Amino acid sequence: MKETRNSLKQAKRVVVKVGSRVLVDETGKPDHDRIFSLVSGLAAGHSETHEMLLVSSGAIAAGIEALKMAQRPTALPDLQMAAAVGQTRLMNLYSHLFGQKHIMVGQVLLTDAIFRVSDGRTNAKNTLQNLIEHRIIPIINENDAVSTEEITFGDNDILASLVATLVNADVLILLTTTDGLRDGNGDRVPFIERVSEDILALDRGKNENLSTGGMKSKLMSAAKAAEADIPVVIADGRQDGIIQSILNGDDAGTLIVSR
Ligand SMILES: Nc1ncnc2c1ncn2[C@@H]1O[C@H](COP(=O)(O)OP(=O)(O)O)[C@@H](O)[C@H]1O
Ligand SMILES: N[C@@H](CCC(=O)OP(=O)(O)O)C(=O)O
Repeated sequence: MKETRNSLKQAKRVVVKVGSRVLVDETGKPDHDRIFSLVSGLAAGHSETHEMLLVSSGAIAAGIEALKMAQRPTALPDLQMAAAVGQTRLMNLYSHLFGQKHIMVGQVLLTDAIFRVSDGRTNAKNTLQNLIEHRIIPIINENDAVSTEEITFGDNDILASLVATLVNADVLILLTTTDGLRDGNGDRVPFIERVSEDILALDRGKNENLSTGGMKSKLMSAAKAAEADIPVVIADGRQDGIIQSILNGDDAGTLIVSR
């Protein structure tokens, strides 16, 4: 494990995915301090000549708050309305915070359909590559306002592994609300060599309604990335300095590799 942790220091291209609950506080309001802390981590990586890409959830959560909805709606048109409103708000915030650090960002909204056709994949890859070459940080989300797959079936964890594979990332970091996968005793699992059935069975589901997928979708995402030889770290997005800690090779979160 130590060897792979150390190899993360050399990672050039880094995809960071941030879950909804990392981005909002307990009342569902976008947590500006935490988002600032994440932006600082990404900006630091960027200035250390890593190529940083961000897959950010949180559009629906931000829209729910902006529209003063009492809870997450269940009807698809309402989820799409929340996503349309929330995505704009999130991007305004990101653009402002990265702008303070003199970094430009570019929004890339993807759908499952894009990944299913080779032209779609090529177009998305070229756009991401061009943004990276111009030192613009891509901020990626599913295009929830027009896509039904994620809201009803899928998840941004899977989108993150598709993006990581598309751009040949050197590492995928999944930032969530726990410091990695926990075993049956509640202890952190520091290292996984294969996402086996026994590992998947550790998933206890999700306990609230802002997020989708829970730990299982992160493990599935990691298994997908592992097929492309991309190591994955599941870690606590609420911990200041977590991105640097992972890129320093520290023993943080759960590291998943393929063998
Ligand atoms: N074995 C496990 N170890 C850690 N977390 C788990 C486990 N099983 C289920 N979970 C739940 O998964 C949640 C993370 O998934 P989710 O809420 O979908 O995150 P995100 O919004 O970051 O995508 C944790 O907060 C935890 O409640
Ligand atoms: N595209 C959705 C993300 C939904 C989702 O996968 O959320 P999460 O499980 O918190 O990563 C949004 O921006 O609200």
